[in-house]
Amino acid sequence: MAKTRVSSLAKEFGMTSKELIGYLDDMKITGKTASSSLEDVFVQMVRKKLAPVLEERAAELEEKRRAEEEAAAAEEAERAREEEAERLAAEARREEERRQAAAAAAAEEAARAAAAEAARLERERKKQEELEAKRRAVPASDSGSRMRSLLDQIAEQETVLEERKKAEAAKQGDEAANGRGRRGGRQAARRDDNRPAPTHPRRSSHAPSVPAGMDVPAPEKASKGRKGRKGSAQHTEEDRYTRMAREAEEYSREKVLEEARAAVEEASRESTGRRKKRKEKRQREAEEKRQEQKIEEAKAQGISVEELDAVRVSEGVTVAELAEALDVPANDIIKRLFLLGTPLTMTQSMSNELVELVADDLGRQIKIISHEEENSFTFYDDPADLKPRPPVVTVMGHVDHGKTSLLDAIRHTGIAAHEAGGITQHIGASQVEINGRQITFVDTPGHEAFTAMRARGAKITDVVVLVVAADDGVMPQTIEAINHSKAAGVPIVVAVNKCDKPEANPDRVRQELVEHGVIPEEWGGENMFVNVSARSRQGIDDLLETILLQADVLELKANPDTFASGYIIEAKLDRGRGPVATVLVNRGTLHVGDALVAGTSFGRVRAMLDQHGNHQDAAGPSDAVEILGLDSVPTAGDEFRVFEDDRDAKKLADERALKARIEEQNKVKHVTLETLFDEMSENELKELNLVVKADVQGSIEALADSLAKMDQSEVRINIIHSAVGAISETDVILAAASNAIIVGFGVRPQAKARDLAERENVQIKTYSIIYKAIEDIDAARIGMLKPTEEEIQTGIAEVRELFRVPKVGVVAGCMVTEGEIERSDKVRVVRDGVVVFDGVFASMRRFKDDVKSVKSGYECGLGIERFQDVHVGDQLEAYKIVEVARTE
Ligand SMILES: Nc1nc2c(ncn2[C@@H]2O[C@H](COP(=O)(O)OP(=O)(O)OP(=O)(O)O)[C@@H](O)[C@H]2O)c(=O)[nH]1
Repeated sequence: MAKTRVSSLAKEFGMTSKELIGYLDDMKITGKTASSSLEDVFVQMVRKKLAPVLEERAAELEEKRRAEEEAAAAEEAERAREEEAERLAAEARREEERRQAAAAAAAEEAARAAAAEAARLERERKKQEELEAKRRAVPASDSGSRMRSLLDQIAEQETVLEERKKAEAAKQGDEAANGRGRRGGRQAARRDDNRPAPTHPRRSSHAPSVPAGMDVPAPEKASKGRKGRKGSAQHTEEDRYTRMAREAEEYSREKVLEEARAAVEEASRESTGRRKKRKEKRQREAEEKRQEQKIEEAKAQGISVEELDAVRVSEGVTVAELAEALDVPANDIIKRLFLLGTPLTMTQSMSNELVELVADDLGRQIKIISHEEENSFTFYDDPADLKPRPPVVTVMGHVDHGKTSLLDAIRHTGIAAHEAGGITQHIGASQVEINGRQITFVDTPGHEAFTAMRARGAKITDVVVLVVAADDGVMPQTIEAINHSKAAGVPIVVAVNKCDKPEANPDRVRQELVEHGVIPEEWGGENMFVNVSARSRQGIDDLLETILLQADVLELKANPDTFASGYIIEAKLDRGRGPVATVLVNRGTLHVGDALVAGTSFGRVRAMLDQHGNHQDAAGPSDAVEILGLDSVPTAGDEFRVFEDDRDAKKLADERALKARIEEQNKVKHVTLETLFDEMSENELKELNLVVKADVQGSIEALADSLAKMDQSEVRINIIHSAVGAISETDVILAAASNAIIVGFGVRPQAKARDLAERENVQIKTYSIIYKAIEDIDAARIGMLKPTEEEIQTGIAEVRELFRVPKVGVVAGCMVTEGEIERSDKVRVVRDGVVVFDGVFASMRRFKDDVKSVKSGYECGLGIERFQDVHVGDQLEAYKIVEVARTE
């Protein structure tokens, strides 16, 4: 019986021996190992028993094998795919390389063409430029023409390109006609159409040469479809050259355009740059000119440029005004004032010192303009209009060295020829003639007047004659005079006086003066010296000639053919003539009838007189004349100016008067605030404020002196304002504002002022003698004012005509303008605000009948006792004296 080994059977079943032994164990065939043999019966039994297991196992195995096969197949497929992809990629790479090489070649060719084109253009441009340069004579027009030429170039290039384009289009057209297909032709045409929109050559080269099978662009697809491979390749080649040509053209066109644009830009930048530079230059020059003008201006004003730049404020500026001028908050200034120990409110005015301190504190330059400076004018004359003018001379020197005597001697010499015996009036200046030339002397009787005028900014003196007595030598006032002259920049001519005296030592005077910087010409200095004697009139002519010599050096000039301007040398209120002023003309010509303004005074020149009292019609540069016709008395040193239109003159005078009034009021406020403090601390101290107006300055001084001597322990007496002139509205406003009484000496209130005083309840007390005023004030002060006499005005008559009645004298034909005048009334003759006469009526008539009274609106004839000098225009004020009881 045949036997089969376990291991062989296991192998047959596709299982391990151990596995089979397990199955054998299950079939109770035990004791078997892998090398044991099995009888056939057992083998068959096993075969039978294990058949399902073996079948299952076989299926599994089959499945596995199939899966493995499939995996292998898939793997193989994948590998094949990869290989294919790799192949394709390599192919694509190769194609890309080919494409890039072609593009590079195209670009290279385009660049070469562009460079050639650019070179040609450059040559042309240079040629053009040369031509242009030749054409241009003036380089200033350069930028414009260069731009034009560049634009011309562009236009020319455009034409060239256009022509080429046309040629290419024609070529394309031919190609189309040669059977290349309408579509290609259309495309070429379309490309032509699109040409103006520039395309960068590199960007445009990517499409056409991609091989078949790839993402092929339309044109090639189309051609490929029609012509086959060979045709297609040929077409691609042709396309490439066309494209290259087009690209080159576009490139060069782009480049030309770019270059042209850049050139245009450059040109315009250049021209803008030039323009900018020119503008800068102009600005620089203008600035330099401004600076020069400033320096000139500063020189003319005798100040530094910094001062000229400084913020300008008026004297007596208020805190608020200063804040505004400096453009800082007012609180800032108040704070600083507080720190300075002088607290002030917004509306209070500040002293010059405080203004300077505050400005300095704020790090600001400030210039305080004095009232006089504010009232000055500036003029400009064309040098062509200037004509020589006589010199204006001021005589200065120590007291008693002979100034007055010298001026007298000079006047005598100067007028001797044609004015012998003429009465010389004192008008503050005198003109003399020597060798047919004029010299004007300003009779300032001391340094004060000279310096006061200078302080006002009045530049009136061309030459100073320094009088030094040969027997006395240099004295303190001599040195003062030297300093003043030097400060004013006025040359000094030295008159060594009293040379007639035996003890005279002119050389010693020279030596002494050298020590003070006044060096004789003969010693190498700049000052001319003349030995004179005012007493013996020796050397006077020599002195005058020397003055003229000095004047020649100065080359004094002025424009005589314009409206006059100059300075007030002296002014007074003249009984009978009203305000009288001596003016020194320094520019233009003054005529009778001219409307002028001096300070706050305004008027038309009614009459013009020279120093001999002769009427003049005109006064030119360096002439000094007395003028009548002003409405008030100006101040010596005031600048005057003639206006073409008297309305302008009036307006300016009014503005100034208003400003002065406001300043005066501000001052009063200031004072009042201070006194308020005093009153509080000094136990109700009472004040008496006075506004004093007088016909002469002397009266004001006399009153002030007398008041100062008064016991003021109970009532403090303040003269808050004093001036020469009639009582004006301004005075009343001032008095009302400061609760003051107006005291007038020899002056009367103007009609408007009287009305205003009545409305404002301001008392106006007028006196003709000072002691009466003192008496009244003194009595009021100690409360001893007795029932007093008071004046009541009854009426006013205006003189219209004058009649000379034999034996009776002058009778004034009048019109009563106010109230009712009685024959028994007292009468005051008032001329230009000044009381000319005070007395009683001698007669009162209406149409030959004597009458007792005349009412307002009626004419009458009035005679005044012991007064014949009535003028047409005078006012006759009628009044009564009544006794009035004191009310307190
Ligand atoms: N011997 C002599 N005496 C003279 C001469 N000039 C002036 N005097 C006298 O000197 C004195 C003063 O002369 P003034 O002309 O008044 O001198 P002043 O400088 O004007 O004097 P003040 O106005 O006071 O400053 C007078 O007594 C003159 O007579 C002169 O040339 N010779």
